[in-house]
Amino acid sequence: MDDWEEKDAGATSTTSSFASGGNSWNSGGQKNSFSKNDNEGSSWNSGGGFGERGGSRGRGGGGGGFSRSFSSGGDENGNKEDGDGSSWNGGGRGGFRGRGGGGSRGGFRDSNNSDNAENGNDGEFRSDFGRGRGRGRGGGGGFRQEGGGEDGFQGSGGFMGRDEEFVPKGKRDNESGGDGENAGPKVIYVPPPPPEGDDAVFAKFQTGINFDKYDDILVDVSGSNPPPAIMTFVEASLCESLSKNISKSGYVKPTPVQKYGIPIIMAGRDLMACAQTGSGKTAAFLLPILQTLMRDGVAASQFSEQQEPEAIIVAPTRELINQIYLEARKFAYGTCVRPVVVYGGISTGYTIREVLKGCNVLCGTPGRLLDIIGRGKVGLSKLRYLVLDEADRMLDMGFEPDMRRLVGSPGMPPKEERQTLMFSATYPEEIQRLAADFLKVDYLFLAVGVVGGACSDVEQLIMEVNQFSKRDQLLEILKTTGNERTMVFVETKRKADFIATFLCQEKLPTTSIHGVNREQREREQALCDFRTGKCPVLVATSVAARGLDIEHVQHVVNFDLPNNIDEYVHRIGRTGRCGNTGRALTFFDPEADTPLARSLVKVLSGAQQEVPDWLEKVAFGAHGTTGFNPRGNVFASTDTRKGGSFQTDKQAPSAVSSAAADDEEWE
Ligand SMILES: Nc1ncnc2c1ncn2[C@@H]1O[C@H](COP(=O)(O)OP(=O)(O)OP(=O)(O)O)[C@@H](O)[C@H]1O
Repeated sequence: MDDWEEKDAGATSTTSSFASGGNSWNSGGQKNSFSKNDNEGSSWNSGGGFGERGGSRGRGGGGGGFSRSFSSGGDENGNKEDGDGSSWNGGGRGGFRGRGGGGSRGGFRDSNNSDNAENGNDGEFRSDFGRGRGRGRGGGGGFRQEGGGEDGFQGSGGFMGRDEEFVPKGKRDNESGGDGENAGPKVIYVPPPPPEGDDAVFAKFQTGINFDKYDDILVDVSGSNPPPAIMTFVEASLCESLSKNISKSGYVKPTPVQKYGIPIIMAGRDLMACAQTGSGKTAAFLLPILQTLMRDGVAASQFSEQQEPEAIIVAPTRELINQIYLEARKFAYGTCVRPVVVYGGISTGYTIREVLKGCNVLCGTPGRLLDIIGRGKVGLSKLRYLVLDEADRMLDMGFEPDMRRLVGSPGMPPKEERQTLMFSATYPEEIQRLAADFLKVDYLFLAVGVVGGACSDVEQLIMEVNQFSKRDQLLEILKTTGNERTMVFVETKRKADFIATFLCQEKLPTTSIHGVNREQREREQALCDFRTGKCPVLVATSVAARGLDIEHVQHVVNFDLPNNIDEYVHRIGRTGRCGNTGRALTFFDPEADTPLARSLVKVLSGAQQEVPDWLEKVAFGAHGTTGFNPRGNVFASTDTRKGGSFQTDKQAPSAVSSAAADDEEWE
């Protein structure tokens, strides 16, 4: 019997939302728009800050920290040993526990053995801790969660520091095969079954007032002999079941990326497509793939010990790939085409059994995909489509090795014999060049609007706030927005927990999501609580920046700016989707964020947003004008093959890799 054949232990489903069940929130006053003047003249509030730079980072406080104690039961994945050899609780290299003061005195203690999805990171995390910065003692409180989970927060404070959680991404778990599944104890979590019944499967995202304005966006297709665009779904000559599912999904007419992308893919061409966030890229690749599979009458075989999917779709995070899977399942509903999803943090045994029930479209995060291919459960001889969603992310330093491993897997058809499709809202030039390695020479480049540009349906406001005032500013803002759904992006998982704790204490039901030390069921629960409005505020790290399509998100707050302008574009794209309008407010701390100023100005003006004078001064003042800009990023205006693209800021060679390295919690 294979290890995966073991029975799944009954997966518990611990509620892990931060919101206390009994909490009510202050829906507060009227719906105010954010005012960029709010902070003008505000004084420094060093007393109330997080101690990010110095401050309370040290040993003061005590008596708090983050302590969880889920019991995880057994371990049945049969994972390989991680070369790093670091398990969460071993403490051998100075982990949280050892240094952090055993949980109750601050720091982060986690007695949950089943969170191995993150263990590839943990080893690095701990060794970073092991540098003896005295963390773990800072602050006097924080978050404590015991199995039942409903109880939220205790304590008051205790945030560590900006630099303290740096995880070298290049060393992530790529070496061990991907998303950490090869490290640590086995995972037993089995996700809830996907929705059934028309209402749930075809739940619609209402298009907004600006949906028709998509038609005015300039579109550029470069490369030889592109097929003509379609203007309606009817022109795509889709088969009946697919057409029916499209209309049940509430799609009346295609968006530009669909008008151009669908015929390109149906003509058998490779494609690199760039279109703004929330403009329907997912359907642009799913519909033509599913149409071809349905037309050819493919049907999943339930009896084969090795499944041979016709399409593989890869995305960088578990939540995103699951969302893509649900979209694929929706469009394929009631047909013989069977999509399956595989990602880290859930039981491998369960995953394999799902795959072996039949698999035509395999959606996965890189680590799990490589794992399942490596186990021989998936063969590649019938593969016709390889899709990289968030392609620039999939090809940056963090994931590129996995992508090369994937295309080098035994049986993978060479690029000449498969169709490779790449989609994103951003494409730095060097990534475009790299992407060409995966594509046929005559691939088409589709640009809808400005490559790397922000969605113009998002009103962008930038507020100058020093780091010590951010928390109070955030509170003030959230109290005016009532229960409108808001995503707050922060830099580190520790800060995500801290801010969520703080907001809950202030009676704003808040949850948080990040990828480090978080069980998958907690991540899914957090998203569910946010989606349903149980917690209208979600504090997130970059793990939630890309692709997530959550209805009614009216606001994004960049509590911390990311270190890369593309990341900013993706983050603010969580609102203003599908023709709806949204608002994004960004705290700009001149001390930390000046290197991003020029790129920010460029993105704002590219999206016809007002650029504050002070930001322009910062951008083109002493700091911004001279050469090297490690945090700035490119946005290329065109297909790099044209050779004529311009750059807003010359990107330093290290920018992409540092972006990847800073990003602590991708799969
Ligand atoms: N033609 C259409 N008509 C109506 N709704 C659509 C249409 N195409 C897509 N949508 C909806 O618009 C929303 C955004 O689509 P999608 O998630 O594919 O955007 P995206 O371009 O991939 O965004 P991101 O860059 O953030 O990943 C989804 O809820 C999707 O169902």
